[in-house]
Amino acid sequence: MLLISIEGIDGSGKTTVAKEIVRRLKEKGKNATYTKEPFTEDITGIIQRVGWNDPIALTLLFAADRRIHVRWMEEQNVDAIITDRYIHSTIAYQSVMGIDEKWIRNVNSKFPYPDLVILLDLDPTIASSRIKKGDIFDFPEKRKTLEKVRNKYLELAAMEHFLIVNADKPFEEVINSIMFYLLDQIT
Ligand SMILES: Nc1ncnc2c1ncn2[C@@H]1O[C@H](COP(=O)(O)OP(=O)(O)OP(=O)(O)O)[C@@H](O)[C@H]1O
Ligand SMILES: Cc1cn([C@H]2C[C@H](O)[C@@H](COP(=O)(O)O)O2)c(=O)[nH]c1=O
Repeated sequence: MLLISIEGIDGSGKTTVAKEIVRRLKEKGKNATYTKEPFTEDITGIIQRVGWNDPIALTLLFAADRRIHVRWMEEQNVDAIITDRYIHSTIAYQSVMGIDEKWIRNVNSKFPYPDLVILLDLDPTIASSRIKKGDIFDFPEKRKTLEKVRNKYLELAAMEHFLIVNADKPFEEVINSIMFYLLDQIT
């Protein structure tokens, strides 16, 4: 089973892209499933109540949520799991909040590393204009950090060989470039 994570700042198009990848893989006869983080309703509710000012609590809450998510993923009998956010979301967002990257990696060290990370790279001003109204995680203090989060993602992408996709392109172009790469890897 392939574990593919879709990463990027808020509003970069992850959910739309992840769901379309699943649809196109299924069209090609592959058994694929969409999932997302945060995964559990309970921990999502706690994160909402904690807010965006306690990065230690956020790191641990996202990791607890991930443990439950990983157990669920291990039960899936599919060719590919496409997850809308995973470990690199914690590394990017919580390190920018001041948490030591080594500690974040330690806390997440028991979780499987993704086979492929796709980074949807987008300017935060454009991304912010795409964020849906009523997004439960749309904390103003987080919006201010998105430029730094983007740069952290780009740093990780260079170090860990992510597939970087320019998310400013029309959607068809974005998805076609991903599928071109993916189908070559999967078949
Ligand atoms: N390449 C694109 N060009 C223009 N609009 C796009 C593109 N990709 C996605 N969108 C639109 O941008 C909006 C945000 O997309 P989406 O919800 O998939 O982003 P996201 O990264 O999952 O956001 P969040 O992190 O806030 O959950 C949606 O209305 C979607 O249709
Ligand atoms: C998994 C994870 C998420 N976050 C942040 C990133 C986003 O701002 C929200 C999730 O909302 P979305 O609509 O799914 O984009 O939470 C984070 O800071 N750390 C994480 O590990």
